[in-house]
Amino acid sequence: MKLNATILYSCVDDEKEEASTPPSESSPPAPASIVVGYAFTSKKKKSFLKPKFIRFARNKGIQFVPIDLKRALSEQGPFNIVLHKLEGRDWSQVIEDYQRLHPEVTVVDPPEAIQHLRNRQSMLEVVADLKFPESYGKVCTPRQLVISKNPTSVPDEVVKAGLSVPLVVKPLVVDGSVKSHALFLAYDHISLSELEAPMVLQEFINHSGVLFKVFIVGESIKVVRRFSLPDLTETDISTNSGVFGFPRVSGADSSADDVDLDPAVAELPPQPMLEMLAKELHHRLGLRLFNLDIIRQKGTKDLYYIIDINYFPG
Ligand SMILES: Nc1ncnc2c1ncn2[C@@H]1O[C@H](COP(=O)(O)OP(=O)(O)OP(=O)(O)O)[C@@H](O)[C@H]1O
Ligand SMILES: O=P(O)(O)O[C@H]1[C@H](OP(=O)(O)O)[C@@H](OP(=O)(O)O)[C@@H](O)[C@@H](O)[C@@H]1OP(=O)(O)O
Ligand SMILES: [Mg+2]
Ligand SMILES: [Mg+2]
Repeated sequence: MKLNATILYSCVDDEKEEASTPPSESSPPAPASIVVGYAFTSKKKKSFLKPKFIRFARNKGIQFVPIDLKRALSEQGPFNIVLHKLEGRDWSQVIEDYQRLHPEVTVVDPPEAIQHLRNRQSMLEVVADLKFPESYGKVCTPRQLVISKNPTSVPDEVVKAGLSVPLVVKPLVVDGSVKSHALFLAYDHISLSELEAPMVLQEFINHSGVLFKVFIVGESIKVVRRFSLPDLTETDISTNSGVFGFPRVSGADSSADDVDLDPAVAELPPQPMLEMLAKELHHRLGLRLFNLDIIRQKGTKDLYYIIDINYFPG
């Protein structure tokens, strides 16, 4: 089954509505031509299955049915599509067994492919291998070093890897937990020993404080602007020391789409480049629902970095 741009739907006004609308799963079932069984964390259920979206889908003949995790999946349904965002090996096994038994059901997406994005090293490796014409703009990933064990030797490893501060420090594993989104900025090598491995140390790229979120559904694309970390000046770098945790930035509440920005900063990455990225990564990752976080290096017109890839984002 082909996923298309119909799903690239906006729920901008849902917060208000959510408070006054009863959960739609308790509404009487409507005749549906497509039944989507879903298994989400409670966080995902809240952010994705908003009443307005459920109504929108129902009007298109699409019904969302919760999967009961306590019962065998094969005894539930029948489903046309299974949509899932849950952690753990047991769940992956359930999905793989189900797909084997029910090849007629579209499972979005295969656990093995999702696993690729649960590690900040493997998620960017696939980008590093991409080759396409530079006329589209140059796309790279920031240089980064993986620290897998506890890190007394980090300062040496950083020097050996040719990395220099400031560095963005990110937990290696991305498992949906708050901890996996706890990021730090490190202004000196020595303080890096205080942080908890496994982690990646990534070069900081000045990008004028704006990030492009490229949402990919199959081969459809939607790109939005979000505020991001501000540029670091030479003075910041020479006067600061230590490591600083920074709060979640570039979330859904940080839209920079309707803001008066310098046009050179606001300009979206070229559409042919995004189309090529979406197509290539969709195939290489074997995933249909993901997003790329892309920044453009400050002062350049076409030097882009992919800094993060998220499975089944908001
Ligand atoms: N290499 C970098 N250079 C400059 N800024 C960066 C870099 N990496 C991350 N950032 C900033 O930190 C923010 C969070 O980084 P990242 O997207 O990797 O974290 P995350 O926890 O995976 O976030 P998400 O909520 O998108 O999953 C980015 O939105 C950007 O503002
Ligand atoms: O909850 P939101 O709608 O903010 O979605 C966020 C999503 O959380 P959810 O999948 O649990 O909902 C996050 O997933 P985990 O890494 O934590 O698994 C990650 O993909 C963020 O980039 C998404 O934020 P976005 O930047 O796309 O808005
Ligand atoms: Mg991100
Ligand atoms: Mg992420």
